[in-house]
Amino acid sequence: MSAHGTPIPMSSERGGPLKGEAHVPGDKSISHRSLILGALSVGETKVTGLLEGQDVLDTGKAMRAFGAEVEKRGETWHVHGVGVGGFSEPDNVIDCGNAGTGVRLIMGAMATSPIAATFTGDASLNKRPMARVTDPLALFGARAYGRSGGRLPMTILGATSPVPVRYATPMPSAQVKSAVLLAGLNAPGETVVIEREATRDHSERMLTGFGASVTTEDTPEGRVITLVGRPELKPQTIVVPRDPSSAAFPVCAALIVEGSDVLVPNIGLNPTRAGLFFTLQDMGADLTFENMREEGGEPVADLRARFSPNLKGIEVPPERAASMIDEYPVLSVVAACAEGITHMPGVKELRVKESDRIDAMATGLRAAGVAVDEGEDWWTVHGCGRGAVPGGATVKTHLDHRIAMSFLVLGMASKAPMTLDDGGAIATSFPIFEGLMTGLGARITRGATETA
Ligand SMILES: O=C(O)C1=C[C@@H](OP(=O)(O)O)[C@@H](O)[C@H](O)C1
Ligand SMILES: C=C(OP(=O)(O)O)C(=O)O
Repeated sequence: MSAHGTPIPMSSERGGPLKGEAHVPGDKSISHRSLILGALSVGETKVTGLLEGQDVLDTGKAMRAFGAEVEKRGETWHVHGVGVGGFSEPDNVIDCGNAGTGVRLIMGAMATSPIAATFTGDASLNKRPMARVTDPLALFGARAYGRSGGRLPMTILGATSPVPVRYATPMPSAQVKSAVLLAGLNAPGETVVIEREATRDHSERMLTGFGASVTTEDTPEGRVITLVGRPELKPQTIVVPRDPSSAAFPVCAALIVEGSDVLVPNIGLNPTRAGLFFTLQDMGADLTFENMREEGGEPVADLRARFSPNLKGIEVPPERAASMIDEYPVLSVVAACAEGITHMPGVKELRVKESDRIDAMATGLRAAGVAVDEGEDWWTVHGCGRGAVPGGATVKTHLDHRIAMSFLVLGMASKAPMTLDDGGAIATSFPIFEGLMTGLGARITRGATETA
C-alpha cells in the first residue's frame, strides 16, 4: 500500500539479460539502530548512507517524539541525543508503520524511563506478537497494556525504578535481544541476554561503538551478552553499509535471468547476515565476492552474480536460518527455478514476520505452477528447472515488502508474467527497487499485466 493507503498493483515479465551495477540502499537494521542510539547519546551523531525507507523514517519520527532532534542536512542525518534516561514522554501515539524492528527496539529503549508511550502500526504490524518483548521488559519493571494476544496498539508504562535483568531469549530474535539490551542501558548494574543461536549482532557492535561496555562470550548455554547499565553514550559518525537483505534481490534475479551479469558493490558481509550468499553458492550459483575488505569493523565485498544455468535444490542447514531469515522468500524463488528439491527446516519465525511468509510464498508459488510442501517450521520447494516456472499468477503481498519483491523477481524469469495486488510495501525497505531493477534491464510495470 502507498503512504496514502491506495494499493499499487505491479507486474514483472521476462525480458533480456540483467546487466550493470546495482547500488542498493543502506542497511535497515543498522539505520534503525543509528537513530535510536544517536537519540540516547549526549550530543550530535552524524549518519550517512541511512536507509530512507518508510520503516526507518518512522523510527526517526518516533525519536523526535521522545525529545531528540533528527534532521537531514545535505546528505547527512544529524541526531541530537538526549542521553540514556533522557527520553521525554511523547504527546501523541507513536506510529511505527510496518516496522517490527522499529517498534520493538523503541519499546526497549523507553521501558526503563518513568514515562508512558502508546504504540501503533499498520494492519500488518498490528497483527504481530509483542509479548516476546513485553515479557522481558516486565522483568525490568515496565508494564504493557495492549490488545489481546499482546498486539498493538499498546501502551508501555516505563519502570520508575528499573532493575537489571538476566534473560534467555526463547526464540532466535535480534529484535528481542536488542530490546533487552536497550532497556538495560537505563538499569543499574549488568543486564545479560543469552541466545541459543547467534542472531545479527549490530546492537552489540554499535553499543560498543557508542562507548557502552558490552561483552560477548560463547558458552555451552549459548551466546552470553553482558551490558553494563547507565553508560554515557558518546555521539558517533556512522557510515551505514549497504543492506545484504536488499542486495539479495538483484543477486537472485541475475542468477535466474538468462545471460545476466550484475555487480552489487559495497555489501556488508557480517557473518550474522550473509547466510543467503553461501546457500546460493551451495546451490551452484555463479556468485563471487570481489574486493573483500573491512570497513568500519565489518567485512564488506562487491558481489558479482551471473546467470547460473545449473542451479540445484539443496537441504538448507537450519543452523544458518538466523543469518538469512529475511532472505527465505527470495531463496524460494531461486529454488523454484532450480533442478530438484530445496528443503528449508528450522524457520518457524517466518510465520510471524510482516506476513506469514511461508504461507504467502507457498500460496503464490503454487499459483505460479510450483509445488510447495510445508509444515509449522519447514517448507520444501520442488524446483521446475531452468526457465520452466510457468508463472502467470496474481499474488497477494499482505503488506509485506519481501513477498512483493520476491514475486517480481520470479516474474523476471517465469514463462508468463507475475502480478502483485499491491507493491506499495516495497517502499518500507527498498524505495528505489523499481528504478534500480529496471535500470539493470528488468521489465516491471505498474498495474496488472494481462496473463495468458
Ligand atoms: O534486529 C533487526 O534489525 C531485525 C531482526 C530480524 O527480526 P527478528 O528479531 O524478529 O528475527 C529481522 O527479521 C528483521 O528484518 C530485522
Ligand atoms: C522482518 C522484517 O522487518 P521488521 O521485523 O522490522 O518489520 C524484514 O525486513 O524482513
